[in-house]
Amino acid sequence: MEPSSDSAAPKPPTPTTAPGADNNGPSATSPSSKLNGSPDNMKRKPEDQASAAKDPQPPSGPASKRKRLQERDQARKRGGRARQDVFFRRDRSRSPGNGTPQDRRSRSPLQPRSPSPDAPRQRKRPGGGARAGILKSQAVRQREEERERAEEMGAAQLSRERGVSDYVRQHYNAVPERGREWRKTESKIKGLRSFNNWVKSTLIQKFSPDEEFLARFNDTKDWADDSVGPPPVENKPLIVLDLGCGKGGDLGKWQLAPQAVHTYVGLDPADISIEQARDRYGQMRSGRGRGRRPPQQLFEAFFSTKDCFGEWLGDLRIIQQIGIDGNAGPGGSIMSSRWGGGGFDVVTSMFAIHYAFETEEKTRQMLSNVSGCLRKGGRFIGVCPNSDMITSQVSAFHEKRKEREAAKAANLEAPEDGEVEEDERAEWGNDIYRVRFPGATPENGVFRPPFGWRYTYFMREAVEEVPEYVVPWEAFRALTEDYNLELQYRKPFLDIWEEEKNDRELGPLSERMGVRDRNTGALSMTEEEKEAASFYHAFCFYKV
Ligand SMILES: C[S@@+](CC[C@H](N)C(=O)[O-])C[C@H]1O[C@@H](n2cnc3c(N)ncnc32)[C@H](O)[C@@H]1O
Repeated sequence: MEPSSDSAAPKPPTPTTAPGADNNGPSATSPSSKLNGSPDNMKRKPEDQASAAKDPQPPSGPASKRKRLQERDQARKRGGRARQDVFFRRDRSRSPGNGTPQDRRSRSPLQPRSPSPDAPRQRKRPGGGARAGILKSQAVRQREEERERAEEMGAAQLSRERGVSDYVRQHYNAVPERGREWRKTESKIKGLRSFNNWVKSTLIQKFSPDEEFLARFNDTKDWADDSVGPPPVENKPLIVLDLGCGKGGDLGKWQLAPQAVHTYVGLDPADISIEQARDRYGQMRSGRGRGRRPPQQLFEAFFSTKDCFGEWLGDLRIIQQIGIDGNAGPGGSIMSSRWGGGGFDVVTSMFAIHYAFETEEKTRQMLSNVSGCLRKGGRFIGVCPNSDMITSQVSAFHEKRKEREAAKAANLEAPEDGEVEEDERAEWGNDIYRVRFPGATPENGVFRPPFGWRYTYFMREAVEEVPEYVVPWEAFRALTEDYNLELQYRKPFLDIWEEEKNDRELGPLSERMGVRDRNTGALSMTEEEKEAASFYHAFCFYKV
């Protein structure tokens, strides 16, 4: 987890419009009217939620080249069938969490064993046939009992999983929103908060722009100059999906993205956090937030309560409208991998994907959601605990444990009366953060199979012993290949600092965000905060 705060405030915008956010998105005027470029140049245009609720049709805006080609191809194949078919086809899912309520309904209870009084009397037939019948019915009963036992065990597992998810949701709902001023001045971990935010901004700055934008601006970096405003290429703004958006702490960072954002969709299972994210967006909209672009250029935002790792996202209207490919993942169709499926340019998940690693099913569901939502060439960016760090801590713990045991054995020390041998568990940390494994851990620190390795995480002021799961990096990377996601970048937090601190834009940004001491140029973090920061790494995958 991560303690969050706002990013730097380059220029407060002038309030010119004041539409608030409604339940599922802004009640503002048409999204396209807020853009720099002509609305006709828009690649995709999600409908506004209210009208979408009335009208189940696919988005009516101009389709992307990819989508147009896909539709043309479909139309050719079917002799010009309606476009709606294409839309619904794309929305189909093979995902494990996509069962309809009917699919998930438990099977009907067993038939009563004794026949009803109305049933015709069965003839008694002693001998082979009857015995075979009895044996058969015993076998059937046994199979049914086995099935019932399996169902019960499945239900118990489900309830354990639900227990953890509910706990996590309640925890994040209960974290107070203390305001920017407090986070910047009073917080005991303000250095770490600012640093984490700078890393997230760095990822957004480096990897959110698309190839075309980078090709045009890579050499000049004109876009980074606050005074000149957004460049003309913004007639192709980004569509962004944030999985585990929390209280909307990254909205300001997205407003500062080099390539403007057109639509931001924030999802999180914590309903109170989602309310707070909506409020935050409402403040930005009314001009009380901060950002390089004035509020009339603020992106459209939609927020929804959603478990993004346990459930398929294709049942959310806004996701359907922007585009999700139900065929992404292992065995997906050639068409799907060719045209890339989804409608989002960027999927981001900051400090959240470790919750998916509870089970393989959830991890795969998360990856189907990510890959299904991304267009070809889209980016999946995020930060999470670094399993290399966990591996080295766990193996160091076992080394020390073995040394102690060897010393004990050498001294032939028998436990004294009343002395209890402690069941040792791996744990480490300092005053501001702590990781504790409640169960046994692998001696070499290599987590196999890669799912379900639970630990609890404590972070001062932010997280109270919340259950999280190890994300064994190599296993994760191997799995992403099944979903057409190709690793482009992976770096531990402190290495990102070393690499980017003198960058023309990211260096000064770190000063504005209070990450670097303006006089000495050193990181404004205590040693303990640095240690806590080193628990994380950042990544970027491309959808290929
Ligand atoms: C440490 S917070 C990070 C919030 C935000 N991304 C940020 O960086 O400030 C972790 C977030 O993950 C969310 N989360 C936990 N389980 C999730 C799930 N199954 N799907 C989506 N988000 C989840 C939590 O509710 C919480 O908001």
